[in-house]
Parts: sequence; structure tokens; C-alpha cells
Amino acid sequence: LKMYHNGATKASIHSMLQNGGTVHPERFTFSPEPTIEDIRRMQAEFTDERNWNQFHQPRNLLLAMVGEVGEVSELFQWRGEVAEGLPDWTESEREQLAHELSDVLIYLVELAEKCRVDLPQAVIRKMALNRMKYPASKVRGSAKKYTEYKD
Ligand SMILES: Nc1ccn([C@H]2C[C@H](O)[C@@H](COP(=O)(O)OP(=O)(O)OP(=O)(O)O)O2)c(=O)n1
Repeated sequence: LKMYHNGATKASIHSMLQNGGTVHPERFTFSPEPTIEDIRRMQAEFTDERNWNQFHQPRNLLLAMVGEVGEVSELFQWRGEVAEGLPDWTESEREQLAHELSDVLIYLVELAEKCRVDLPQAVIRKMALNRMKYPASKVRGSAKKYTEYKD
């Protein structure tokens, strides 16, 4: 792994540049685009152009997504624990991971579309439920499931 000044890596420098040059190597954000709706539309165009909609029923999309989750798992198996930022991974391994995670997302987004779940809004609702179920004041620093909390 190539290290720059103060142990910064190529990935952490990329994240610094992404974050307006501020030196917070631990901070990471996504690009604002494409949105989930952009991804839905791009995949719809991809399948339309190939007349593949006939194969893309919800159950098939679910199986395809789970298959791609398996491919993500393959990249992590037998490695032992992997630290945040994947410091020991090669550029090629990182790119493979980016591909497999994208496959999972593409199928997830299309599955949600075919099930008529408005995914971005569903996430907002679900996160509101999560916050109610796990009040920060009550659960901070503990990973217990909500059923294990008394009062
Ligand atoms: N019937 C299909 C086949 C592929 N794809 C798209 C969505 C995924 O992003 C990607 C999946 O392609 P592959 O099934 O070829 O899987 P991989 O890209 O993971 O290749 P491999 O299984 O060889 O690693 O292509 C799709 O929408 N519908």
C-alpha cells in the first residue's frame, strides 16, 4: 500500500479532495448523482433495449440480487477481519468490489420498482421507525436488539 505524508493513502487523499480539501481522511461521502431514480431509469433503459423485461419478474430479480450478494461475500471470504477503507486491498480488488456492490444495488432498485416500492421515500419512513425504536439516549454504545431493553 502506497503511503503519503502522515500515513495518508490514495483512498484517503481522494476522500480529502472530495471533501473540499479539508484534512479529514476518515470522512467519506458519495457523489450526489446518479440518484436512486436515475439508477432505476438507466436500468429500465438497459432492459428495454434488450427486451429483457420478460425475465425481470420480482422473484428473478430477488434471486439475481442474492447471487450478487454472494459475489460480494466471495471477495471478503478467508481474509479475516477487514478494516474500514480496506487498507490492504489492491486497486483491482477495490474495483471488483465496486462492480459487485453495484450489481446488488442495480437489482435491488429494479426489484423495488417491480414491487412498486418507492425506495427513497421508504428509506425515510424506515429510518424514522428505527429512530423511534432505538432512542439514542437509551441505546448509545450498546448493540442489543430492541427486545432486550427493559423499560
Ligand atoms: N439478465 C440480466 C443479466 C445481467 N444484467 C445486468 C445487471 C447486473 O448489473 C449485471 C449482472 O451481469 P452478470 O449476470 O453477467 O453477472 P456479473 O457481472 O456479476 O458477472 P459474473 O457472474 O461473471 O461475475 O448485468 C441484467 O440486468 N439482467
